[in-house]
Amino acid sequence: MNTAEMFSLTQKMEKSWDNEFQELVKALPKEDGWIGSHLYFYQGFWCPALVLKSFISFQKNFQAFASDVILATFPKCGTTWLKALAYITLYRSHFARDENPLLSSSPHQLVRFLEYDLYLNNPFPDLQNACAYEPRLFATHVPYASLPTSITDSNSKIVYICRNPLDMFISLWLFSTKLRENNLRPLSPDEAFDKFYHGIYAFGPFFEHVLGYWKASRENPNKILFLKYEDLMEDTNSHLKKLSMFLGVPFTEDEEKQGVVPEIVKMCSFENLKELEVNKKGLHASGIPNADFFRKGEVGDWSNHLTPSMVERLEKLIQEKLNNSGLTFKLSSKTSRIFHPSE
Ligand SMILES: Nc1ncnc2c1ncn2[C@@H]1O[C@H](COP(=O)(O)OS(=O)(=O)O)[C@@H](OP(=O)(O)O)[C@H]1O
Repeated sequence: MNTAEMFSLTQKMEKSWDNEFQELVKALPKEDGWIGSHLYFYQGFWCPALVLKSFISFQKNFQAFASDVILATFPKCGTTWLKALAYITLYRSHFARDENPLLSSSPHQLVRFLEYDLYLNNPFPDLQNACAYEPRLFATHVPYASLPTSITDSNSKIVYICRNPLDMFISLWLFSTKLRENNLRPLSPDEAFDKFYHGIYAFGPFFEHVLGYWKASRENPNKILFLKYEDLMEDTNSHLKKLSMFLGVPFTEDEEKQGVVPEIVKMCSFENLKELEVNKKGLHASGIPNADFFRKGEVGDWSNHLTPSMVERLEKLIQEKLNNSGLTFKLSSKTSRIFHPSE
């Protein structure tokens, strides 16, 4: 086949995929999104219209390498933080300590999202050049059950982070309020709560997402490292060491003596990243200002926003959803209050 024939075949295939996609979208349950465009219910989760097509391309076309590392997260649960920590830890041998890439690039530029970035306008992106070093490191918000089988069936590693749903809800609500399209009336706290309660938000429902990765990590702890924002906040040093071991790049005795661990922790801290020029300006590939990924970075901020009845309803929901799963969440750092579903 010559180049012109190849080009024409590719165009035909793209057109047929476009038509197929339009037919699929027509048949999907649809809800208003929190920021502007719609959410479509597909494969058991609410997928933002912006990334539905790119998610499907990622799911169909991504070929994992056994050495790949995938950072999988629920939105607003610590993605930006995990990207910074994993990137610096995994690749630290490639750059001098005073030439840290976080000084010149946002964590989202360094570790690129598959559905929100690489596959956004391209069903076959150049993945090799998307990562500066080996092994490849990518990020996704896609639920475990919808990951490409080449990820779940290969030896590639997954690091997952989640967060207590009360803080996650507040983070999502304030983030969406900031970015909500000007022509739409603001989403009231009650409306947002109602949508949240019913699992209608990007990649929701939260509990199905979290439990999917939780169960998979318990079945295969060497493949999936399951982290929680609150634990990381409480003791970042020891979790960073755990992460480094999981990634196969443990800190050496020399590195420990030289204070490399607390140095990385400080570099990736909320206070440090938020103040870096690179994170105060510029836009992410999805159009979101880099600065909007940094708000307060605390555990327990929900107590400044939620009414007692909202808290009561969410606590009951957690109890119902996490019952017998073995998964618990800390709701506050001040009182060390831990929510056990059996309480
Ligand atoms: N370095 C660091 N350390 C601790 N916390 C951090 C850090 N960077 C971002 N954040 C806080 O994480 C919340 C954003 O979550 P995500 O990064 O998962 O957002 S996103 O899914 O990528 O949109 C959001 O939480 P809230 O402050 O509660 O809204 C961010 O402020």
